[in-house]
Amino acid sequence: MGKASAFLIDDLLNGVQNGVLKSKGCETATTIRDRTYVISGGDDALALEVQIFDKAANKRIIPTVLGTKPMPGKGHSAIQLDENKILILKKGSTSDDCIWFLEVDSTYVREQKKKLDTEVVAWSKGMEGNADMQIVISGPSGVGKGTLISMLKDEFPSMFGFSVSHTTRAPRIGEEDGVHYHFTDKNVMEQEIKDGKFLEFASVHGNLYGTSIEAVEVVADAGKRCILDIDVQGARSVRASALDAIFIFICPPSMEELEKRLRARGTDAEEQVLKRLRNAKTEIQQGEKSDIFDHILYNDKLEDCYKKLKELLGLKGNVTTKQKSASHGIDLPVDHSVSKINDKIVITCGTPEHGNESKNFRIVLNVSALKGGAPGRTRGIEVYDVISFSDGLNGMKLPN
Ligand SMILES: Nc1ncnc2c1ncn2[C@@H]1O[C@H](COP(=O)(O)OP(=O)(O)OP(=O)(O)O)[C@@H](O)[C@H]1O
Ligand SMILES: Nc1nc2c(ncn2[C@@H]2O[C@H](COP(=O)(O)O)[C@@H](O)[C@H]2O)c(=O)[nH]1
Repeated sequence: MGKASAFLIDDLLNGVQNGVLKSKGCETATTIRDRTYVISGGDDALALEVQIFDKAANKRIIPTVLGTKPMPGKGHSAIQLDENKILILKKGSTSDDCIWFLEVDSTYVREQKKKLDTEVVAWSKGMEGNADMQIVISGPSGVGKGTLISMLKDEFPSMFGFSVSHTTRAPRIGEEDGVHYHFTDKNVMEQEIKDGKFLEFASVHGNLYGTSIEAVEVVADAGKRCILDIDVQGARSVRASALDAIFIFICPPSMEELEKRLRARGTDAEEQVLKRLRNAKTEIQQGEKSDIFDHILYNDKLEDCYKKLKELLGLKGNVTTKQKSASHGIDLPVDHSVSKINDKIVITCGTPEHGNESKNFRIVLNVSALKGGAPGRTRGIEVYDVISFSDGLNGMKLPN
């Protein structure tokens, strides 16, 4: 809930720089510098489409659209947030699917333009609040990463979630699609990698493995810290990405013990066991020497290693699960207009002149501390409770 304010909404409305942009049917046009971004569709079954009109070049451009597109709703409103992105508010959508960003010139978009040698825009879903630091756990096959992660999830079910990776390897007995992995074909996964859906990917022990951006985001959306169980190559890629994470490498007490564990697990054919043991030597060298990892843990006695892992994650002693502040969400009516006032977005709902007063209210979004962005979520939005103006506009205050 936003606190009472230091300034008046009417003073601010008089000074709006970007103007109020009302949605026109199911099409909006937002001009940033020489370019007008026309976003259309979003009603019935149509996904939102983007076209660019470049005034300087006098041409229409159909860009490559990256990121997950918003699902159809009942239309949308759009307003320029800054030089790099447009804020989209979906009408008649669920409260957790209402705020979206179209990045038109962010760092990610510029990188992708260079890489793909084409015009690019990228969608990112807006989320209230921030995500906690994620956890990357790496180490050779059979060292006990999965065992340690299961222990954490069992002891702290509301605190930790697991990123479900994609892999081209065949499922083992007892492994479920969508639970242990998303089992997929090589050509499908390669196309999804090209489409920018993966945070990282690597060829590991002869198969393709990868963490999709969505796999991490769904865990963060649920208010949990996401644990990624990935190999050293993947950890290196995540280190170079924007994901805020703690990196932990798990080492076996000896190669003999590692071999014993791999064989005792009984999940891999002899050829795979030998391949995993060969790869383990390089992985351990890289893990111990590289600057990827913040911590190295030796998994000799399982209980000792688990205790140390908990200490690293700040779970020593009595842990009280952090109570997440309740998310307000927005239930946006079809009839609304949007204004930007400094770093606040004011959504005016209803028709104050003619309408039923009880329907008239404003929702305020604070967008001063946005984090993340395409190809993942844009977090850090604060939604202030509905401000009713049935008693007149004068004196209405915006939250600080
Ligand atoms: N400290 C330990 N002492 C003895 N056995 C262990 C220990 N930690 C794990 N194990 C056993 O070793 C085997 C391999 O563990 P686990 O499957 O967790 O490894 P992993 O690192 O996740 O492997 P992969 O990378 O192939 O998924 C399992 O049978 C597990 O029960
Ligand atoms: N780079 C990535 N590595 C991954 C991912 N998911 C799992 N892994 C690593 O692969 C090996 C083998 O796993 P297994 O299930 O076949 O035994 C293991 O060491 C994992 O850490 C991923 O998404 N990216």
